[in-house]
Amino acid sequence: MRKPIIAGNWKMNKLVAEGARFVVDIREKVPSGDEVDTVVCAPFVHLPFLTEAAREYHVQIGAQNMHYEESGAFTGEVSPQMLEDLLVDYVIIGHSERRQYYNETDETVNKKTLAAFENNLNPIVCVGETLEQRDNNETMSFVEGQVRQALDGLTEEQAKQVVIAYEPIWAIGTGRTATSEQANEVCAHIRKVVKDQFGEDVSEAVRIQYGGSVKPANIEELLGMSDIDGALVGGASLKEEDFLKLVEAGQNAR
Ligand SMILES: O=C(CO)COP(=O)(O)O
Repeated sequence: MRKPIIAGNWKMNKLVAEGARFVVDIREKVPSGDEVDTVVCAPFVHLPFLTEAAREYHVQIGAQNMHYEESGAFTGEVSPQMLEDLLVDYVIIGHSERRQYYNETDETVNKKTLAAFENNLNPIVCVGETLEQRDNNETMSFVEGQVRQALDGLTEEQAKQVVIAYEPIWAIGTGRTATSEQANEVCAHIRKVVKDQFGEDVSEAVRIQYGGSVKPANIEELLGMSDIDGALVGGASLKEEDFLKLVEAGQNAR
């Protein structure tokens, strides 16, 4: 049985004091990590305090991006080693906003995914199609290509541990959620791609999240689907009350 994973992606929101208050307020209310993985992915400047505040609690802390090199002349970048040094648990890789605005490619996504494992970070690898691709019936082939390239070169153990987030771009921040059937159909296809690439053991273990306008009102139905193991949540992860409801839905999902 795959453990549900609920991850908030704050994107470029919250000042440090606001982020700190959020985690301090929720940390005692978050259920045991045996039942559900609860992750807060915050901007870099929050990470030193948040990893400290979350220690001894069941909140895990994630970054939203990183470079794939360990160090060097890359002005403005943050390395996997730096995240590991802060005891960060997760890192989002290849979010569609980074692919769209910051030249993230399937190649850099692959390098970052490999680098995450070299530095004891759990990657959350994002994939998903545009509305145009969906309308042209290219969703399955496009997402398949993204998954294959992202996971290329991983060992079976690493592939089991990776989290894949299926986030259709047209459903992000638009209030327009994919129906649970639409979301599940693509998540099931992703699992099949992973099976072709790594075998059934891996595909049955790998966790696949849905992301795109997830909120307390729709999460239960999404988590009830056969191939959706969690959610990557933007807007609704910014409010403590809503985020805790999402985590509770995760706790009750299996
Ligand atoms: O991009 C997302 C999470 O990474 C989804 O954002 P929203 O939940 O705001 O649609």
